[in-house]
Amino acid sequence: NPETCNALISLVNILYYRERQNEKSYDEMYVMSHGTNSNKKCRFIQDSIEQLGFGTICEPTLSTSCPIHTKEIDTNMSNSNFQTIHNVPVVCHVTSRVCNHDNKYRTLDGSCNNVENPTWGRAIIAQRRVLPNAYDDGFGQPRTRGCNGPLPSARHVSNVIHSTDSSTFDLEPSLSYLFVQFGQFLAHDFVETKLFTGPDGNPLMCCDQDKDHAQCNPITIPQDDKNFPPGGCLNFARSNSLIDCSLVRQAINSQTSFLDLSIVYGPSEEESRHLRTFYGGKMKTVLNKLPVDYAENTCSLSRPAVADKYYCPLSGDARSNEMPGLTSMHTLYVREHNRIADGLASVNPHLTDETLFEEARKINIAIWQHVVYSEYLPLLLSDKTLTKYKLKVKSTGFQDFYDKTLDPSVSNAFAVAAFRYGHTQVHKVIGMMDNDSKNIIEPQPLEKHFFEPILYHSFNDSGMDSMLRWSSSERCPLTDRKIENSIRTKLFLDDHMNSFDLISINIQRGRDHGKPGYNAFRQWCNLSQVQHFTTDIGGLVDHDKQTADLLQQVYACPDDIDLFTGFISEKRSPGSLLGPTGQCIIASEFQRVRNGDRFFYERQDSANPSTGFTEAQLNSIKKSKLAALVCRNTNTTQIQPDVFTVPYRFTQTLTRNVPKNCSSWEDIDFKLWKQPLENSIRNVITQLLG
Ligand code: HEM
Ligand SMILES: [Ca+2]
Repeated sequence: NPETCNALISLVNILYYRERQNEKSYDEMYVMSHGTNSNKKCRFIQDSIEQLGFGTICEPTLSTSCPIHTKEIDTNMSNSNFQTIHNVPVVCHVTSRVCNHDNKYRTLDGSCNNVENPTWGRAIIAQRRVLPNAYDDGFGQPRTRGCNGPLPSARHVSNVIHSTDSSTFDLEPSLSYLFVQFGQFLAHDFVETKLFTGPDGNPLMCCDQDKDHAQCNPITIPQDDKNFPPGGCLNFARSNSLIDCSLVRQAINSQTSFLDLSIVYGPSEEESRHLRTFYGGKMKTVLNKLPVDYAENTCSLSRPAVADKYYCPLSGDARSNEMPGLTSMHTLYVREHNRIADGLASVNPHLTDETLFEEARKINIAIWQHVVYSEYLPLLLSDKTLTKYKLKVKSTGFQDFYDKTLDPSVSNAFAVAAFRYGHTQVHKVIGMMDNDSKNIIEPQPLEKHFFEPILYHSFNDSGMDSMLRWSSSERCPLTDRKIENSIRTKLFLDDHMNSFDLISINIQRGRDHGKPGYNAFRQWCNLSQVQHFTTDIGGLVDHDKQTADLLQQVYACPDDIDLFTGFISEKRSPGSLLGPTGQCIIASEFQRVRNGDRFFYERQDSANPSTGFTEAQLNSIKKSKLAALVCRNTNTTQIQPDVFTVPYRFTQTLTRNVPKNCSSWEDIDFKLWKQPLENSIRNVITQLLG
């Protein structure tokens, strides 16, 4: 009876609403003193801070009963609600919402994934350290000291080790540019480190009016620089951070560490609300593209004619307009979500918006995780590494590595260095291709398209389809120490010809986070220590002679080598794009984010089976490839099965990876998700009675 059915649906909605209201009141993080020992702790903190010359943190009247501050942390964390040291909030202990562990679905902010440690992996917590910090003062001052005086300027390192002559720029033999675009999107799902801003929320101008700001750490331009004013200064604001119970500064991750498409759905209830239609479980779109960002100007649309016609697209991540290829990746996953929601609704017309949304989200995340582990990782890491870290996906059936003692929160070393490896694969151009493999436009310089969604909006709103096709058929730059000028000298080039160098930012960011150098991480990876700059035993055994000489030219001793520079300049290990240090940090992070994820798609959780899939559903999900996603969500008619390698015409092996007609891909079998109507009604009644 449709009337009864509708009445029940309304009641369920009310229940959901109540549940969410309850949760929300707990969804706060608190600055707290520590348990029974709070007095001692408080005195310790106060004394240490006074010794550091920062003034008093515990108010004198409260020093006998340490103050418990219960102010909510806002996403910028730069407000004045906290006890702060130079604007950095002191966050001793983070509490989470009260978790409902029977919940079938992940929370949006990632909390409650781990039953005993609900904050692990969630958004807005500190990035994890695998090694003690290497701050100059042991607490928070950037690493600037080397073994024999100051470390070299990050820009100097970038110039000597990472510059390239564009005319001889090498390409990967078969890796496609979609691998790079996907890699950036994947990186963002792990981590977002926001920067300190001025009181008005504007970026700090560390080479101008804000040069004395405590959160500035500008980069010195060497005297022989060919691109930036010699002896000048490159802007660099320190990362949004907190100060933990041991008084150590820790960078904050504003996304969830889980591979949960938090960049698509938004890393909080609040952000996700702006992205949903609340109808049919669907996400908002405009002409099948991302919806309009009314709130802030997250893109530039600098050309007046363009500004009238187009808009800045909105996603679950503030960085999605950084380049149109990235915006396209976001759109691909929003389209896939809506397609799944429609597919589910077609077999379950009685389901509410909320259930359709969560079920579609769950399937979308599962497909995403499957593509990451079955298509992306095997091209990045060698077979030996995949086996050592047990990272291989089974082609069918369950696999369970869950370990509740593992904290899946992203590590500093991965975020600030290792997974920035993708910067070496960034191209100097971006192009568009039609269905007959012909370029629609001449490939354009990348620097003209930072924060400009013109290509995305162009060609009758099919710009993204053409960009994805171009990316999957174009080879990407070689994974090595040399970086294209589009990001090494022309990053975010503006009309006044101001720009940045992403590589010196990477190096400076590592120092800003007090991350130890390359040698310390070699030790962590059980690799030999580098004691001299030759490539002989006891030296730079994983580098070639030319690179070792350049490293010696820049650094006073091997311990000074920055992690990014050290690992990206290693020789590749057989079967991998990276050398041993990069592989070690990246493999252990992918292992951790899988083994520490209670909702990982391959799992069968006997304690709570509804968090996973039935075997038939899982096998249907495992048939998905990224090629199929491109096919079913764009106007593409044919594409090669492995979209991360270019089609045969480049590799010249005519039998491999030949483009296939899009109709040959099997879709998810939605019938496997059909819920008997009686069951749904029984559930509602049980809930009402319960
Ligand atoms: C057009 C291409 C790309 C551009 C313009 C770009 C630009 C940037 C910028 C400006 C940052 C922030 C730097 C800072 O202030 O510390 C960043 C961070 C990062 N990038 Fe890229 N990137 C690109 C591609 C990639 C790729 C392909 C990967 C990996 C495969 C990657 C991985 C990362 C990671 C892990 C971070 C740290 C994120 C965070 O903690 O916020 N990027 N990138
Ligand atoms: Ca995430």
